[in-house]
Amino acid sequence: MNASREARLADYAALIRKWNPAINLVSPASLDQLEKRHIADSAQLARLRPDPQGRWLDIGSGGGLPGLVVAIYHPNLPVMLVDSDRRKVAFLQTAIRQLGLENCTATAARVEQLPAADASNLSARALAPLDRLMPYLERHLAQDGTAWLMKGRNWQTELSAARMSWHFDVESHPSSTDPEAAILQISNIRHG
Ligand SMILES: C[S@@+](CC[C@H](N)C(=O)[O-])C[C@H]1O[C@@H](n2cnc3c(N)ncnc32)[C@H](O)[C@@H]1O
Repeated sequence: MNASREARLADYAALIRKWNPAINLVSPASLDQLEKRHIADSAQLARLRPDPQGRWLDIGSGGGLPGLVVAIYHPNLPVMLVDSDRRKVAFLQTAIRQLGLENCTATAARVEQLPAADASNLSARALAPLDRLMPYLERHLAQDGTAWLMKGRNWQTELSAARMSWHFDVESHPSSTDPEAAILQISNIRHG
């Protein structure tokens, strides 16, 4: 692994551990598995999209998963993190500054109120069921953009529900951190 990437990932993990007792960035029960579960989970996007172009938008970023990890893997890629919780955004802004991630910004906003982002890539993890995410994708993705949605074990049910109202192309990638979870790669979204 690239040395500055490795150092930044270690510094990021240390910052989450420091702030977590105050603002619950990840569930306390999963803090022991921060690297193996949360960070490795997020790093899968760097493998699935090894050479992203344009702007990357991460919605409901929380402690920066997966968006801040994407920004660490791609230090020349513009990455926008958005979360409605101001305390989490204060954490993200501190992490961005301390890790020296000049490519990354964090904004406190509800995604519904964000101006259309024209993003080439959009990610979300543990934010909302797929049918509630679809309007955000429609609004914030560029016409040829791709969404990367990190979904839990219910992903097939969520997919069927979203298909009742939306048309889109989808590819499901099994998650390497949980064989029953999936990363949904979604593009070409049209209202049904
Ligand atoms: C369950 S947490 C997941 C955080 C992170 N993505 C992760 O995987 O650890 C959901 C996050 O979405 C944020 N959120 C919820 N509704 C939102 C909205 N409408 N707009 C922006 N952020 C929202 C919450 O503040 C919270 O930080």
